[in-house]
Amino acid sequence: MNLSGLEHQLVVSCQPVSLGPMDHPDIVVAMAKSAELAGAGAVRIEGINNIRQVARNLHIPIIGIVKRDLPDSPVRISPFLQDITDLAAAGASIVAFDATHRVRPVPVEELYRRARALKLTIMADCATLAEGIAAAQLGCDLIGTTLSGYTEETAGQPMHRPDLELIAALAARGYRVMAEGRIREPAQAAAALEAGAFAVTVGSAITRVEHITEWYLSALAGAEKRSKGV
Ligand SMILES: CC(=O)N[C@H](C=O)[C@@H](O)[C@H](O)[C@H](O)COP(=O)(O)O
Repeated sequence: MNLSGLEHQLVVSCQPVSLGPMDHPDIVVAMAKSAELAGAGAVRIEGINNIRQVARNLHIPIIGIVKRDLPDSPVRISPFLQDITDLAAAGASIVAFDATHRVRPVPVEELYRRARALKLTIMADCATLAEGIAAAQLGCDLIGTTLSGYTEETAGQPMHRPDLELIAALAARGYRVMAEGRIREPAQAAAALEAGAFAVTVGSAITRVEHITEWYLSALAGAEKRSKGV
């Protein structure tokens, strides 16, 4: 896939809260279609059936992932070779997989080879600079900051703003960086581009009603506490 069309674009991740009231393919398609009509350059979709339905209804590229909860590894995003094959068959032109240096069922190199064999564009979901460098050296097309803040090594960071330092450090090496994760406001998406990101992915702040509602509730609770002087 020619990635030039994705440069400086907004990617909307349409992943409802798992098992929540919006976790239904029709709703994922509606969210994705709305994002497309509003000007998104691509969508990020989880789950084979969701991807199949979205591919039937949209014209923009799909970044496909499968999420799994494994008993013996913290890796969740597209951990198996079969996931890569299934994502391609379902209609994803870009596949993303966890490229962190954690215990995993299948080495990153093997996932990469499978995706290459299937002529997919490859996005590596990383948490650190070292992981991003390794993924870029392997040949991954897009280096995502997706997992910064979500691994043991990167835990404890503020979760309401993106890891601009990581974005800038990866971009400075000349990689195509997908700024993803913890972007809560339009100004933060703009700051990610200014830090050198190739494109920006936003999920929760656009498509997870539960999370957005919680953010507002906690802001209101904070205001109430302050007004009572506690
Ligand atoms: C850590 C992890 O599993 N991230 C997932 C990856 O697909 C999604 O749950 C996120 O919503 C996505 O990365 C977008 O990030 P944010 O929702 O912060 O805009």
